[in-house]
Amino acid sequence: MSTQAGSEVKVFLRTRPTANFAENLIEYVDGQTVNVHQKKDSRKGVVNNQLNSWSFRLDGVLHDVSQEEVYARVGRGVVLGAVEGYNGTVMCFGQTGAGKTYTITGASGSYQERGIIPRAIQEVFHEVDQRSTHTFRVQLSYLEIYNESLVDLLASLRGCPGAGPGPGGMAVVEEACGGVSIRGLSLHLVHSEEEALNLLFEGEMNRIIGTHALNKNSSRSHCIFTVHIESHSRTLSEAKYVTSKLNLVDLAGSERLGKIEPEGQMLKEAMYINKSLSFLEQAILALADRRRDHIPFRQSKLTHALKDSLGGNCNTVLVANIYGEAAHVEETLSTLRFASRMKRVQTDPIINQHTDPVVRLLLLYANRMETSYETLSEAQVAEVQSQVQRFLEGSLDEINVRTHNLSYKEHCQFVNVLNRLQEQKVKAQLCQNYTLVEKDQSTADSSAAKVSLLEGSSSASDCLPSSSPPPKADAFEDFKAEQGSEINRILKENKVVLLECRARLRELTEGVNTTKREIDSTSTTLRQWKDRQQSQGQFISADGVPVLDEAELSLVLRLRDLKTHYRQQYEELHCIKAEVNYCQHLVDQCRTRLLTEFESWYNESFLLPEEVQALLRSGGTIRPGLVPVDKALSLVSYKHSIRFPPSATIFYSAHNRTVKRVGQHTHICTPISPNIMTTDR
Ligand SMILES: Nc1ncnc2c1ncn2[C@@H]1O[C@H](COP(=O)(O)OP(=O)(O)OP(=O)(O)O)[C@@H](O)[C@H]1O
Repeated sequence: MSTQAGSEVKVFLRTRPTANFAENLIEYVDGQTVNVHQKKDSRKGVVNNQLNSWSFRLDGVLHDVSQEEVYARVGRGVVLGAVEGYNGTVMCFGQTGAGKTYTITGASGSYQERGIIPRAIQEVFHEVDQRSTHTFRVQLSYLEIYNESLVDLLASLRGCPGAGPGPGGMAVVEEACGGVSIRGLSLHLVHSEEEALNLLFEGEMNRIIGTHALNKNSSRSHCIFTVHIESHSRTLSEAKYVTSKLNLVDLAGSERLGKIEPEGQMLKEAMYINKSLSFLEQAILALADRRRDHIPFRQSKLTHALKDSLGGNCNTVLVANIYGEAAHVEETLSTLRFASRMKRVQTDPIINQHTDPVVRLLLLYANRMETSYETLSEAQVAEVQSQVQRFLEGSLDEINVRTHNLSYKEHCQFVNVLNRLQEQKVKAQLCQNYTLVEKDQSTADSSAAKVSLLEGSSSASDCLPSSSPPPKADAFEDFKAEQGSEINRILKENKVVLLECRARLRELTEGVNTTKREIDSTSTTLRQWKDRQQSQGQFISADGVPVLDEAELSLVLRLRDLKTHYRQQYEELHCIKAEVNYCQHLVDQCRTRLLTEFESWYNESFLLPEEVQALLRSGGTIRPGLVPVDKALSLVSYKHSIRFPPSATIFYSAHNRTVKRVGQHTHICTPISPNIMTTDR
């Protein structure tokens, strides 16, 4: 099993550009050292003009650098490692508005300013194309953790309409190998960079953002975009294959409550954010202390979900984002303290290598037949595959591929394979309860990869309540009748208005069609009348002017009225269509809000550890949450002056498709002819 030399988590500092950078307080020494000076607090009775100073040593300082350079220094190594089979994590941490989302995702809609995720996607598919000796399977998932609720940002793309995360809802579950996975989170198989970008933009549209004093598009949640990579050798007899998980994490911004005094929903969100970040700090402190053997991962959804991504078997890189103005020096200090703790965490990545039981079985079978794997006939391969398939489906109790007279060594191998398949069978049965968006089931092993055999043990966590929560369907009915009654009432009202609008749209469409038919028939009659007149000769007045007869005149006037009426009706139709779209949008927003609120309420009422519940109690009763503001509305102004490289077309076409699909009235960007290449690939 290959390993990369164990080392510490890599930590970089990145600054948000500002004209008021506090040069006298923040000092970059040699590209790796940051000195921070802070005035002593006069309220604490200390002389005001004295300074406290701290020095932090990091792996790099990214001040005034392009997105491309950030990716090259922070992301590329981790991404290439993931293609090789090493787990990787890139995580952005810092105060609200410091540039975490800009770093990890980039400025939506701008190719030049795209962040680490789109660049990582591009790199992965570039590598897949280059490595012709292997076949790759790339899957994506996009998880949001909002107020201690797990949200699938790609749920709108689930394969089967109406399929939810299953009766148990979404949960972090521990895997037999020590890793974690998210039960109920949809996994999407992608075959190209563009398909992957489509999913990224789709997820971005669904993120919960709010307006904050320091950031008008502030992420109010933690988001984890994961690229799952599996690679098999094209050599048929090679039973070994590798898998890896690349987590790209945008943490919600830490903030001092006293500074901006949020209230209502904002306060509740801030409390959840700060609490989960403080649990993250506790986990990091424990990880950095080599004498500790218990790491409190299960204290929050965030730490639990990141259990296998914060060091250990993972190449981990942290970007500490700061907003280097004097007013934020305290936040800068606390970000740097977090960063230097994180830097002490050990990593010990290994290539995640597995053995494909089907190939193993085929090798054994070939041995028994005294032939080689490569010379097995199609019928022989099909026989083994069919047995495995039926065994996994449960219609065959035993696998028997001519395994009589096995040597002791072969017998051990056979038992191993059977155990592995039995494990898969159990997992596959569990999987049936959950949605797994799998279009391609060609690799039997990966079909069941997301559900832990230790599922039972996760509920035995010492932090989780012991009594089992009520079924979600029942709880949802209760919620709609009580805490969620107001938003449910609004949803119902909006639905009624939507239905009325749709009825008016139908009526008007019929009216427009009737008028159009009348126009056509009147035009025909008028044309026929004119033809007849022409054949009979036109009647001319005494002054020599052609005279219309009364019937013809009435037809002309009728046609004019009909056309005026048609125009009016058409305009009205246009308005009512916009109205229907708007109402539909509101209904969708209400529905999302009802569900988000329900998830928060359900978690708070039944799933949260008692200590967290106690903390939230002071935050007051449940209030309707923020309607997810569509990030498309905040899409940046596009830089039409820039000319793009060909790869930008993929980026823009994925972006535009998502925006159009969601039906936003937003500025859609169009790539300009790719004449001049930038330095980006
Ligand atoms: N390096 C940078 N270059 C240009 N603009 C930046 C940079 N960093 C941040 N910004 C801008 O600053 C604003 C805030 O950045 P961003 O939304 O990424 O912050 P954040 O840390 O994710 O905040 P929050 O925690 O509130 O979500 C955005 O308008 C972003 O475009």
